[in-house]
Amino acid sequence: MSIAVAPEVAAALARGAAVVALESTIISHGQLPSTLPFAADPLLPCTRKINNSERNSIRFPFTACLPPSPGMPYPKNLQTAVEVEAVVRETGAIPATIAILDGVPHVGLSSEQLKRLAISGRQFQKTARRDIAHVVASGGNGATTVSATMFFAHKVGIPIFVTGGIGGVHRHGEQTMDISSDLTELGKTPVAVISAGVKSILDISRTLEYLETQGVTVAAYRTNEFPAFFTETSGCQAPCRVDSAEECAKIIYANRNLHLCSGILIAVPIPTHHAASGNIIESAIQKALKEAEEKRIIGNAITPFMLERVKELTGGSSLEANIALVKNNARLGAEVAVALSNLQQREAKRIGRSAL
Ligand SMILES: O=c1[nH]cc([C@@H]2O[C@H](COP(=O)(O)O)[C@@H](O)[C@H]2O)c(=O)[nH]1
Repeated sequence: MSIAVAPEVAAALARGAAVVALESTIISHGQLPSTLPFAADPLLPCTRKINNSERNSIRFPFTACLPPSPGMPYPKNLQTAVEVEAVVRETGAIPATIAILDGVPHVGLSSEQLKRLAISGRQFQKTARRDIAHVVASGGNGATTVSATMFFAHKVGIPIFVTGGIGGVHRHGEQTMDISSDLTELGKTPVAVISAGVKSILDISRTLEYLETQGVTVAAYRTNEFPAFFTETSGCQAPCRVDSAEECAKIIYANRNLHLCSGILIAVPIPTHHAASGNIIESAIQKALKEAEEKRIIGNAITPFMLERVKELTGGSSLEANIALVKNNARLGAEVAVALSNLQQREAKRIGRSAL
């Protein structure tokens, strides 16, 4: 498969410099999980009717239908993407946003390409690993999720990838089998993903169990608890803790040296000064969950209900907290990439010396 790697990214990789991969789904599809099997299948319980334009946009399989959440609107999404790339650069690494353009996977986008992605929004197909072959074969445009971004990052040799939140095991996932392919990708692709954890709209403890089954190293940054995206706490202990970028780099280095071939998840709590608004959003999530329970909304109907209700309850105030935590992750991701590049160079020198 041919992958277009931006010259700046290719040059950095060739000299062993720090590079950070970034996903495109958060630019074009917003930040809320969008696996919404509602209404496309008349047998599924549904909380609202869909209109014709949504119906036309539904492609096989039904989980690819458009979610009702507004996502990050243009031009805010472009501004955020540009600012996140700038944070990576300021910290000493090269950003490589990944997307599929006209059937060609791109690693590192020009400013025109980034703008096209941001303006097109949901016209770019949300592309997880399972969608890659189809999007490429049909010459389509794809916004890559965590699983697809990890796949391409690894293909070109980028070991670190920054995002906001990853997908996980959905509530009632034990019945619906609705488990994000991000988790299986983490099990088989040696890329370190820096994220703010998993939203409490998902089943966090089962997500951690699933990651354990997949053999994924999960570390929380400067905390013992696994963060829940909008809040620093989730009630779940993290399997291990890291306190510096250098420590993260050592784990990535060990993972690679031992050929473990599995991924690493580094979970970073939302910055403290944004935790207050995060708490408001979290309360809305908890309220909506309680309402869902009272109304006996279960299974596949729960996610669309939650998205609608949280949006109503918070008036869309999640956006700023969201942007802040992605930038915070980008800073740490770039620090880790720089630390890893330094560590590799030191080790290469040491091995070279001892071979003399
Ligand atoms: O808190 C979030 N979780 C997940 C996503 C996006 O959704 C994808 C997971 O989707 P699914 O649950 O359909 O696997 C992730 O890889 C990411 O691109 C996101 O933007 N924000």
